[in-house]
Amino acid sequence: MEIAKELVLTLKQNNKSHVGYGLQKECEALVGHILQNMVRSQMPPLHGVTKNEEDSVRYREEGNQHFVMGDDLEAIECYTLSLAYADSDELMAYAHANRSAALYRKQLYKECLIDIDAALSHGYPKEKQRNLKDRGDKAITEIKRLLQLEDADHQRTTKSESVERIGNGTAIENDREIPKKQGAIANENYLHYAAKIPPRKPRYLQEEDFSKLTYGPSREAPAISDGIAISFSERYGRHYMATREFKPGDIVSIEDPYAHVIYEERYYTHCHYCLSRSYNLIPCPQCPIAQYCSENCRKLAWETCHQTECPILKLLTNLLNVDKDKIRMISKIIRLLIVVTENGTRIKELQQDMKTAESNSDNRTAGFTDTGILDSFSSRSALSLATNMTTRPLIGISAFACISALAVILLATQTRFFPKRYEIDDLKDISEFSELKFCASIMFRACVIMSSNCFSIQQEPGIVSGSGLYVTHSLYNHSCAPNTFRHFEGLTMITRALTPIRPGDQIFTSYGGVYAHMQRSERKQKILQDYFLDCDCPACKNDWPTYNEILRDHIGSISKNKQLVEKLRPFRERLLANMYDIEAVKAVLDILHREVGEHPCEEILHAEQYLKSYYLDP
Ligand SMILES: C[S@@+](CC[C@H](N)C(=O)[O-])C[C@H]1O[C@@H](n2cnc3c(N)ncnc32)[C@H](O)[C@@H]1O
Repeated sequence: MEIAKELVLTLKQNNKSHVGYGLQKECEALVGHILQNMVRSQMPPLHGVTKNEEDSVRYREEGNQHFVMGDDLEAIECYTLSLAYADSDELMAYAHANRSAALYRKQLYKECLIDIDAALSHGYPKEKQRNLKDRGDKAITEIKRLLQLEDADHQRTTKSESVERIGNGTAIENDREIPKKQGAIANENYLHYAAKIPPRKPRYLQEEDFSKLTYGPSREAPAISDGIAISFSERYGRHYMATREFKPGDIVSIEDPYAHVIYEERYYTHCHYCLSRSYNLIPCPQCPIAQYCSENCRKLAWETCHQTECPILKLLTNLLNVDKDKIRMISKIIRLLIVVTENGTRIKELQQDMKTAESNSDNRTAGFTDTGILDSFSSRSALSLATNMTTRPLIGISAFACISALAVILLATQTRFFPKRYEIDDLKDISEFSELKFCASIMFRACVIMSSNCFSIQQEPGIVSGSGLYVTHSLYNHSCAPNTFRHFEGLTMITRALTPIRPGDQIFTSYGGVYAHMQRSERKQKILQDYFLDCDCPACKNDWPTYNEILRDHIGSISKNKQLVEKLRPFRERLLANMYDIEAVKAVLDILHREVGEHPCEEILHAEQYLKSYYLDP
């Protein structure tokens, strides 16, 4: 233990750079030492969870109880679990059939039809099919009724078209049947009717090109606007400065995750690949853990990551003496390792690239590619993010080193990630396995990077479904009174100006403690604990009141400022005529900020809330 402590201290002392690069040798020494101790000690027995009849039946019965009580959502989740654990066609057919009943009652007719089709495809017993088909007929009737209602609405405004569009813009002609699935029963073309219900589209997507960066993409970092520059200072580290003006609502950055994972509490409600809410989840054929919203997501997940993760996820669920946070971290770092090494196929190239990256001592451009870009999808850029190595407590660093050593042992002994699948006894002298040591050090770096940089992914209001590493977004610094806010379109994170931003302003996001919703002491403690940052934003320095206090005492209210009220009147009238006139809200915010300045203000808070909820709760 003393040696490990010394290695951690050396790591911290040698850390001259603000970012991760420059410490590869020290990281490998620390993780190599822990790895060596781990492989020589007695590893706990590993028992993976597997599909089995007993659990599948138990979850189905639990689902039935919820169904009887009228708890449809709980029933749907239990039937999804029953399907996940099912180890035969028969059990799968039952799980799909029962889920279709809860879906029907929840008025999710499209999902109901998909499940009926799946139950039949899995050979749902002939003698029980009558009920299922009756339900299918009723769901089709409901869909037809809904489509007629929509059609009537549509005809009122436009002449009806012969082609209808579904979610992603693909068109199906009204009278042409979708080719029948093999084995489906004649006349019950359930999938045809299911496809007629288009996915719900957020309001803002119907009105604007949501993917347009204001001023177009920056040359140095294509995911941010050209009105922003990357800066570096001792006080702020890397951060973003505005070089041009932004108005409230303008898009300042837009990016897909470099790597992302689902949270365990969403395993049976959300797709493990795209993280969207789904009532029709289908399981990985190998494990009871991973569920997908479609065949496409299941296939992509398998090809990109799940074939490696599958045996490990089975074990993690049963790992004794390892708490939930650590298990979550293990799944995150394994995912990052899979992405940076392209599933183990680029380990040598990555080793070489790390050497090139380490030779750049400039903090501002650390992690830039050879073409001079901070790239959302480059391993070099991803591994350059802030580590907070000097400010982290020793115990946290040691814990991360242990997690990384354990993760690499699991990869080496349970998967085909490395060219050879090892027995633990093969690894007794770890110095012979430089690839393992290197991968463990990358996962150690992933721990420190991910704990300081990951964003929660929230596709629906109030529901966090997973966590993602967004390389370019990771350069935003924190403020409890940020001048931007973010929302998600699928996995894509979009950051917009919340206030007017002027050239020379630093652009901030909130890491989770916004002044209006959390008392100063509480949020300061949270930000210090998670990000080693003693926040000194205006809201912290001046102890701004919270939302409730501002509303109760009308703090900063402009209601007595007759001139300003008069100036805002036309926008008020526009909003009374159309509550979704978001351009009016943006104009109000712009005017209020310019007139009121940097103070808490009741009307600003209202307008900001309005703007955010337009995008967050579409
Ligand atoms: C997601 S990174 C932000 C980018 C970071 N500044 C960099 O150099 O890469 C988070 C870390 O940045 C630093 N940071 C964030 N907000 C800050 C602020 N307002 N002032 C100073 N440092 C800040 C803290 O070390 C925090 O843990």
